[in-house]
Amino acid sequence: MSSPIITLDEISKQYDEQYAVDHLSLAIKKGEIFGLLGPNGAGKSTSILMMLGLSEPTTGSVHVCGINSTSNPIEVKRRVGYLPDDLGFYEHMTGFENLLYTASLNGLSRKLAEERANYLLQRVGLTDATNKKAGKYSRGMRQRLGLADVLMKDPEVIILDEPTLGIDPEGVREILKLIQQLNKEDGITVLLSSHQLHQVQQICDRVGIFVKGKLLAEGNMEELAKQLFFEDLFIIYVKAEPIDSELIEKIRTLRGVNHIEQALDKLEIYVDHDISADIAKIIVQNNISLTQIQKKNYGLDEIYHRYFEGGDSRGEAPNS
Ligand SMILES: Nc1ncnc2c1ncn2[C@@H]1O[C@H](COP(=O)(O)OP(=O)(O)OP(=O)(O)O)[C@@H](O)[C@H]1O
Repeated sequence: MSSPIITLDEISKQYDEQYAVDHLSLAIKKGEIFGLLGPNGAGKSTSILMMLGLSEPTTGSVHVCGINSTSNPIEVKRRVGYLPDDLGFYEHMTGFENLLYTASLNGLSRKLAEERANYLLQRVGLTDATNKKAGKYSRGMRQRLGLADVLMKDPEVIILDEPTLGIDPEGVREILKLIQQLNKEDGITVLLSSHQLHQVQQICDRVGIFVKGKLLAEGNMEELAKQLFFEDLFIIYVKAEPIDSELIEKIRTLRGVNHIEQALDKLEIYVDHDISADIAKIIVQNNISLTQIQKKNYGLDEIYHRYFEGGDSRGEAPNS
C-alpha cells in the first residue's frame, strides 16, 4: 500500500470569485480506504467530480490510475466506479435487470453480464431481491445495488459520495462492512466522502479534513491529532486531594508535559506521550490521595469540534 493511485496536484475550482476547491494537493495510495471528511459545502463533491473528469479544474492537474482525468475522462471512467449520493435506477426494472443494463453500457457480453450480476447481487447481500423491482428497494438496498452497479465493470478504484446517507444504523453497519470487504478481499482502493465522522473513523485507513475548499490535515488518526493538536496528543485527567502548587510544579517538570489546567480537585495535564504512571507515582509519593487518573486520546470528535464547529477542545472536559 504505497504508490499513489489518485494524485491531485494543486487543483483549484473557481466559480465566479469563489473557490469551491482551493489549491488542493493530495495523494491517495493504492489499496487504502481514504475518507474525505468535511461539512456541507467544503468542496468534497467538486473534488470528486474533478477526479472523474466530470468537472475541469480551473488550475492544477488530476491523475487517476496514472491517467489525466481532465484530458482522458473516458479511460478514467473505465477503471473507476463512482457511486453518487443519489444514484438513479430504472424503477420498473428489477435489480438484476438494472445491473444487466449497466453491463450493456460497459460492453459486457450477455453471458458474462448475467454471471457477474448474479455474483455481485450475492456479494452485496441482495440475492433474495434479485427479481424485485428497484422501485421497491429500501434506501439501504438501493445503496447496496449501487455498489453492485459500480462493481459491474470490475473497477480498480471506487469513489463513494456519502454512501450511508439516510440509511438506518443496521444498514450503515452492513454497508461499511461491505466496503471493508471489497477493499480487503478484492484489493479495491476506496475513496469515500462523508460528514459522518464516526463512520469515517471506523473504516478509513487515512482521512483528509476539508474545510472551505482547503485540506486542513490528512493522515491516520494519530497523524491527524499531531497535525491538528500539535504537541498535545493526550490529556491525562487526575482527581486527587489536596492539589497544591508544589504538586503542580513537580508534575510540570516531567518530560512530555506541555501544560496543566487546574479546577479544584482536578487536573487536566496535556502531554505528548502517555506518562500516567509517572504522574500517579509523584502524587502517591507526596502522600496525596489519588481517586482517579484517566488518559484520553484525541479522536475525530475533538477534531470535528475544534475545526468544523469553531470550538477549541483544549481545556474542555471530555465527554467520554
Ligand atoms: N456548479 C456550481 N456553481 C457554483 N457554485 C458551486 C457549484 N458547485 C459547487 N459550488 C459551490 O462550491 C462549494 C463546494 O461545494 P461541494 O458540493 O463540492 O461541497 P461538498 O463538500 O461536497 O458539500 P456537500 O456535503 O453539501 O455535498 C459550495 O460553496 C458550493 O455552493
